Amino acid sequence: MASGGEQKVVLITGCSSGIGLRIAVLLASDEQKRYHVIATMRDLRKKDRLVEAAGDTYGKTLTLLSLDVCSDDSVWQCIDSVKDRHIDILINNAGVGLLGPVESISMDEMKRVFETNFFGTVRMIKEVMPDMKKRRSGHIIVMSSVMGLQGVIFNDVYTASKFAIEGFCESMAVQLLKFNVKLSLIEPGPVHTEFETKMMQEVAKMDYPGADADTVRYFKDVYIKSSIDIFEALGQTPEDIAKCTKKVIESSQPRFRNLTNSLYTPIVAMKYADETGGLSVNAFYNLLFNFGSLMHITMSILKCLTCSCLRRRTISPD
Ligand SMILES: NC(=O)C1=CN([C@@H]2O[C@H](COP(=O)(O)OP(=O)(O)OC[C@H]3O[C@@H](n4cnc5c(N)ncnc54)[C@H](OP(=O)(O)O)[C@@H]3O)[C@@H](O)[C@H]2O)C=CC1
Ligand SMILES: CC1=C(/C=C/C(C)=C/C=C/C(C)=C/C=O)C(C)(C)CCC1
Repeated sequence: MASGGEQKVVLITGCSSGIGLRIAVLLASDEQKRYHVIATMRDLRKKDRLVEAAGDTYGKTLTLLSLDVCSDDSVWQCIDSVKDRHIDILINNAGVGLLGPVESISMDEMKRVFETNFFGTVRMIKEVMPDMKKRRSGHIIVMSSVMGLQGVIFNDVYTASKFAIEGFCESMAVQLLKFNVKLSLIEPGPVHTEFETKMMQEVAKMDYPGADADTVRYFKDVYIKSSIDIFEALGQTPEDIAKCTKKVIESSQPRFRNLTNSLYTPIVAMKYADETGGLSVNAFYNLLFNFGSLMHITMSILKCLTCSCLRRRTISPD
């Protein structure tokens, strides 16, 4: 146990893989043992990877519970099984991606994305926040995305779900400040996790019914190609995002917004520099359709432009 202070109870959603798994392991292995991590996942049969990565911490500073963010019963049962329902830090990480031309995506698939990314997070906050408000303490972390700030072609519905949660949190943060409860958004760019693998597998097996040949070509030959380049050039690791998240938790004055990838500082600046939206839409169009074949070089230039000065505006893992 940490000396001089109580261990903080941290509950994390979506710990079967990727960012959630890494945050759980990083916090549970804190040298000063400042955290008791309740790592949750919707299907406990997927626990092996986490248990292995957790090593000695499993059963000590890390425990495992089942939680599906899309189910009222599951969320209620999980939170109710926590001692005194006391959670100091809630990390809303569970999320799903969705990629492709809107014409070929069913309404049910779109709703599943909102059910998980938006309503799932809202359900968690609704269950945990009242106790935090009563105690006048707590920190809610939400794994948003750069796509919560800027739309990206062919990610229309995923982007919308992250915009929705950004709007929700922007509104909540003001009320929560009155109750001394902190709320922070983490906004990663591309991260190498199963999120990327799952989407690429989907792309390989889909033939996109309902979308015309030109759209499918722009999606597969232009967007997917650029996206692979971007992941290669700028992709962060789940460990990077876990370190950024730990920094936010441990900050005495945590920021509300926390971009983890400096490439997005100019992208976000562009959005606010021109309130008509023309600058962003045209820049994205040109990047993709006019300089797409030069994406490798474009990314190198952007990497260079986003060194040092702009990097200070993001949260770095180191
Ligand atoms: N990877 C990236 O490039 C980026 C990811 N993000 C965000 O980071 C978060 C984590 O994603 P990442 O680690 O990359 O992806 P992964 O696919 O590796 O992890 C997603 C996790 O969410 C879980 N999950 C999905 N649906 C539910 C549900 N209904 N209830 C509980 N858990 C659920 C998955 O569980 P299961 O194994 O059961 O499916 C899995 O554990 C997401 O919110 C994502 O939007 C943000 C920016 C970039
Ligand atoms: C195509 C394209 C882009 C693609 C960005 C990608 C592919 C971002 C992926 C982000 C992820 C996976 C977020 C998850 O939440 C840029 C850089 C905006 C520039 C214009 C062209």
